[in-house]
Amino acid sequence: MENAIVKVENLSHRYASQWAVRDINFEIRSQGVVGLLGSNGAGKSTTMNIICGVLKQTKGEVFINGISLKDNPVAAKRNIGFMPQKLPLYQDFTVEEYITYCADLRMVEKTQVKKATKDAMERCGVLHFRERLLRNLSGGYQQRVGIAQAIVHNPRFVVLDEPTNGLDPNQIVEVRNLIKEIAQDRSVLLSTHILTEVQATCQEIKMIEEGQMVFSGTLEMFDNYIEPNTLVVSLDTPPVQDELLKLEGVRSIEQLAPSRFRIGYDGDKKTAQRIAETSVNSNWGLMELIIEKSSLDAVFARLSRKNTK
Ligand SMILES: Nc1ncnc2c1ncn2[C@@H]1O[C@H](COP(=O)(O)OP(=O)(O)OP(=O)(O)O)[C@@H](O)[C@H]1O
Repeated sequence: MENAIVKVENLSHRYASQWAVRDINFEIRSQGVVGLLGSNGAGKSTTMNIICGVLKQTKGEVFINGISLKDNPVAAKRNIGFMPQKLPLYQDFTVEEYITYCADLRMVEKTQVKKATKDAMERCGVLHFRERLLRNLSGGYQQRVGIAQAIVHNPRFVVLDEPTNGLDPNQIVEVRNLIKEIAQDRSVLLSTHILTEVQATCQEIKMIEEGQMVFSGTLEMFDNYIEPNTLVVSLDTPPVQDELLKLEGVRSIEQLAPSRFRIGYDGDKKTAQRIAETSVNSNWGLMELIIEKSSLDAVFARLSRKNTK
């Protein structure tokens, strides 16, 4: 992949007697949001912890911006920002004190700390709360501070672990917009269980099950993972159902309304075309033909089972 900021090669990790991650390979491009999906215990946190340099892998290599995390962890970590699921916020710090402290931890040059802190607070919309104690911020603003600490050293790659957990619907929209905004000039890896979150924010998806990669591709590819095999037609003057069933490739008919039908078919595009053509040629008054897609939940369920079969 051109412009890959993260390269993971043959990554495996074993806790005591159990392998949590087995031979994972992937790359992440240098811009946009990538969703990391998987069931509970699939190996997401293990993978993220290794990529962030918090956990040392049993086997394999991770390169951040071309730098080996194993051989050169300090240099590699300069390119990484991390917001863990449980924010390590010191509740008695003000927002500014906390972000300044994080800038120091991230080895921002002394002369640049003030500017970096202000920029991160501004970007994450917490500058007006700079003097407020963290304990007095709402959940949504605490998440913003969590994102600000992850970008204060201007890393090229940011990992966010379930960033909208516990937020109300308005806060969720705001934090998702912030994530998209910060991903305009860097890459963000987002771990989440919420599929609508993936739909709203991610361009790409990686899915792990039982420690192995079961899907890697665009949101559109994920969406189309299960071939459609039902379509809905509205016919102004429908024929008797047997006529529809006689069409080649048609397997079932379900009447949804007097002139609306769900047709189960063999998944072949030609069958859908044939239904449209026959409807027109036979004067059935075709008003609508929609090929039904599987929901993201159905795709997730199919991929989750893939590894356990
Ligand atoms: N410190 C540990 N010691 C032993 N086993 C562990 C440890 N941490 C995780 N595991 C096991 O490794 C596997 C992968 O766990 P991991 O936490 O990476 O999954 P996950 O996809 O992040 O799950 P969740 O969504 O529930 O956080 C699981 O079987 C888990 O029980």
